[in-house]
Amino acid sequence: MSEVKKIAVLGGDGIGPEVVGEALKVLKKTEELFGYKFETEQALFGGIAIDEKGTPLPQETLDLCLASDAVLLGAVGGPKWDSNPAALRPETGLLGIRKALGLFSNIRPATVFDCLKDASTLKPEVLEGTDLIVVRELTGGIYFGEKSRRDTENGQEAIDTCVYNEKEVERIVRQAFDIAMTRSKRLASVDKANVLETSRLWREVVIRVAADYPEVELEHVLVDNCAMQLLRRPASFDVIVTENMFGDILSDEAAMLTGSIGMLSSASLGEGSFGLYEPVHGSAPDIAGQGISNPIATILSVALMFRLTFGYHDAAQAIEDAVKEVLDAGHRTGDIAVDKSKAIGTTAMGDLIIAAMKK
Ligand SMILES: NC(=O)c1ccc[n+]([C@@H]2O[C@H](COP(=O)([O-])OP(=O)(O)OC[C@H]3O[C@@H](n4cnc5c(N)ncnc54)[C@H](O)[C@@H]3O)[C@@H](O)[C@H]2O)c1
Ligand SMILES: CC(C)[C@H](C(=O)O)[C@@H](O)C(=O)O
Ligand SMILES: [Mg+2]
Repeated sequence: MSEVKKIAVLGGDGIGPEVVGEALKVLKKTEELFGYKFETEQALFGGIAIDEKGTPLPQETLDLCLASDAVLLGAVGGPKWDSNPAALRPETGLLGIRKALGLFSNIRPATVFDCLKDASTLKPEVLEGTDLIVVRELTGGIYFGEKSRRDTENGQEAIDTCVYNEKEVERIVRQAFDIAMTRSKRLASVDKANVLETSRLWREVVIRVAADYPEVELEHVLVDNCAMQLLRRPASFDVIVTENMFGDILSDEAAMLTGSIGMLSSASLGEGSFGLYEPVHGSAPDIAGQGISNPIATILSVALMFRLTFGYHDAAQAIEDAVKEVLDAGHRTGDIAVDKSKAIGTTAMGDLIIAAMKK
């Protein structure tokens, strides 16, 4: 009998609960096929928690996460709450949960499925062989620096501060080098060292840490150039490590190499095996409630949870193979369908994937 793994489930807002619902079916199917045991418990987070508890991250939600082995998150936010500054302040909401759980490392793989090349705006020959991971620093930088407003003769002035210390840079950079060692030993460190002091420090730390990884081929890429090179030579990247805001932007760009933001999974990790797993996309208010969202990003996030937190590589492989099988068979949600008239819905895609899962 395998030990029971406790998973905190935070559906959140918009399409969050829909895509998480499909991921829960995958957990159940994994129990049936592999005998692993999961205890899931749902809690309020995001806009729905503001509505019901007056805060996006109620203490009981945080306590549940802290008492769990992993967290499965859908997405949060939407027009109803985006005007409420408490929703996205570092000390609350999404940034608050990342900080409170010490999740400084955000791993966002962008794997191009061969059969989805037609869904990408890039030419198939440019995409050939693209399989990269963005390693994004998640609890520092401009997201968490001091913010303020003041009155000036030119009206209100707003200030965001970008701060990084060597420890914060070194721990994420080491993780990225470690990941590069398990893959093709190529690392691109992305910064804006021609302008930003935080980026100059970042680059110094990367160069220092690189001495411990002589086998890794390292390139430093300025973020604006990286945004362009991702479209010009995506296959030349393997692991990309970068600071919080650059990682946010570059990972959404990388999503389009795969065909859709609905394909991109993510793991947020700290020092131990505990992790929070969520799709890279948001709550997609424009399609919420229609049953047409793509659940694959969330389902692949469960596979990441199995690999990185539980070490259930067999079950992770079963999920990844099932997703590939279903896509190879031509099934598509609207975001990845070339012929939109043949698109299937969220539940149908989830059902096909669990039906394709095998031991
Ligand atoms: N981790 C998170 O919870 C998270 C991440 C990003 C944005 N957000 C929040 O989500 C809200 C909406 O943000 P946005 O519109 O900028 O980004 P978004 O990712 O929610 O949506 C961007 C576009 O991608 C589409 N899309 C996203 N996920 C999809 C899926 N699974 N299947 C099919 N199409 C999908 C949407 O329909 C939309 O057209 C905002 O409140 C934002 O702050 C939350
Ligand atoms: C919603 C927002 C705060 C969040 C971020 O910028 O980290 C999102 O875009 C993400 O990528 O998870
Ligand atoms: Mg983002």
